[in-house]
Amino acid sequence: MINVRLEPHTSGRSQAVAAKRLAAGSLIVSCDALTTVLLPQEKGQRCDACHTKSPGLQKCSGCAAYFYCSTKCQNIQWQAHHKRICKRFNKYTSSLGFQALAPHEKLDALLLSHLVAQLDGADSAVNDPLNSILSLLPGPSNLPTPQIAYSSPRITVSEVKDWYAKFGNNNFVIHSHLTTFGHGIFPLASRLFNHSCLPNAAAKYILSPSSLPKMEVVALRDISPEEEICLTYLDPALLQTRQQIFQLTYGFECRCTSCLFFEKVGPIPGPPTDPGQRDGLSVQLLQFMKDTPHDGMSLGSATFPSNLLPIFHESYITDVAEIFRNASHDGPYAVALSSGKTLLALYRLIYPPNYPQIGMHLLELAKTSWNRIVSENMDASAERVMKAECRMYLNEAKGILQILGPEGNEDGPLVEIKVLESVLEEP
Ligand SMILES: C[S@@+](CC[C@H](N)C(=O)[O-])C[C@H]1O[C@@H](n2cnc3c(N)ncnc32)[C@H](O)[C@@H]1O
Repeated sequence: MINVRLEPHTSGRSQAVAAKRLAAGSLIVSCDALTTVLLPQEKGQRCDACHTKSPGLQKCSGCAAYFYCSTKCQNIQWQAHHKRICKRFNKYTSSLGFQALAPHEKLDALLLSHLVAQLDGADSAVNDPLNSILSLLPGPSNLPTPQIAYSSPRITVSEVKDWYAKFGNNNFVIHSHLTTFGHGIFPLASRLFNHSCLPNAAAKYILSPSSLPKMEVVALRDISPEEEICLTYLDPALLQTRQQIFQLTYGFECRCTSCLFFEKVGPIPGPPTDPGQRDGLSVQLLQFMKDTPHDGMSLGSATFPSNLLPIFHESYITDVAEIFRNASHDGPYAVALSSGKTLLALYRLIYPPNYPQIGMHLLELAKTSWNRIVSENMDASAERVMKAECRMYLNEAKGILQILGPEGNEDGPLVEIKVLESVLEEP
C-alpha cells in the first residue's frame, strides 16, 4: 500500500492516514472481495460471480439457483464455495429456519454460508482469507449466528460464531451508480477505513466479466499527507438516527464536524405543516445559500440561522426528496425543479464537497430541466434561460461524477451526461 498507512486512533483501534498528498479523484487503494452475495431481486439479472448484468445467464444445473455469464465465472465460484453448497442449497433455503429469517438476515446467512464454504476450502498453509477475517474488529452486538447451508468437521461452531460477529461491523453494500445490488466482505477496506459523516473518500465497485468485483476507494477531494482517510458507513442524511445506529451497530460515537454541529444545536424542531410556511422555509434556505454558500464542512465554523434548523429534520428531507422524485419524470416540471433546488441546497449542507449523491442529483436536475424544455411550449428567451440552467447543472454533475470515475454497470451517469451534452449542442 503506497498511499495509506495504519496508525493508532484515539478510539477506533487504528486509522488509515494518507502516506502522501492524494489529489481529488485519485485511487487510494483497490480491495479484493473475499466473498459476496446478490440481493434476491438481482438473482438471474447479474452473474453470481462477477456481478455484471447480462441477458443470457446460464443456470447452475445442480441447484438452478446460481447464474453465470460464462463457464469461467462458474468455475471461479465452483472452486471458491459453490461445490460445497450446491447440493444442499435448495433444502437449506426452503428450511423453516431460513424462511423465518428477516430479509437482511437471509442475506447474512447466505454470505456466511459462502464464507464458511470458502474458508473450509482455503489452503491452511497460506490462509490469507482466514487471517484477514480474523484481523477485523467484531461488532458490539452478540446476535445469534444463523444456520448456514454448509458445515464441516474442520470448522467449529465457535469459529463460525466468531466470523459472524465481524459481519455487522465490517460488511459493505455493493452498488452501481448508488443503487445497491449486493453485500460483500472486503477485509482490507474494513481493516483500513473508519467512518466520517463528511468523508474525504468514497468506495466504488468495478465490475468486469470473469473477475470478482473489486472495491476501489477514491479521494473525493485533495487529501494532505498524514490526514485520516474515512468512508461513510451509512447515509449521512439520516441526521436524527445516525448516532444511534453507530452506537448499536458499530459501538462508537461519531465526532465528525457535522455530528459536533448537531450536538451543539440540540434537538431539531419539526418543519411547519402549513404548505405556505414550508414554501417560505425553502425560499429562506435558498436565499441563505446564495448569500453565504455553505457545505457540510463549513457547518461547524459558522453560526447557522436558528429559523432554518427545521430543514435538518429527516422528515423534511424525505418529503422534499419524494416531491422531487414524483414530479421529475412526468411533471409538473416546475414543481420538480423547485423541490430539486431545495434538495440540492440540503445535500450541499449535509454531504461533503464532491459527494457522489450531489453529482447524481445535479444530473437529475439537468434531465428535469431538459424535460421541461421539450415538454413545455416556451418562447425563445425562456428556452435560452432554461438551457443555460440545464448546462450549469450538467457541468457541475460532470465535475463531481468524474472525480468518482467509471464504476458499476457499463451504462450510467457519465454516459447520460455525454448524451445530454450532445442534445444540448443541437441548434
Ligand atoms: C470497519 S472497522 C474500521 C477499522 C478499525 N479502525 C480497525 O482498526 O480495524 C469499524 C470499527 O472501527 C471503529 N471506528 C470506525 N469509525 C470510527 C469513528 N469515527 N470513531 C471511533 N471509532 C470508529 C469502531 O470500533 C468500528 O466498529
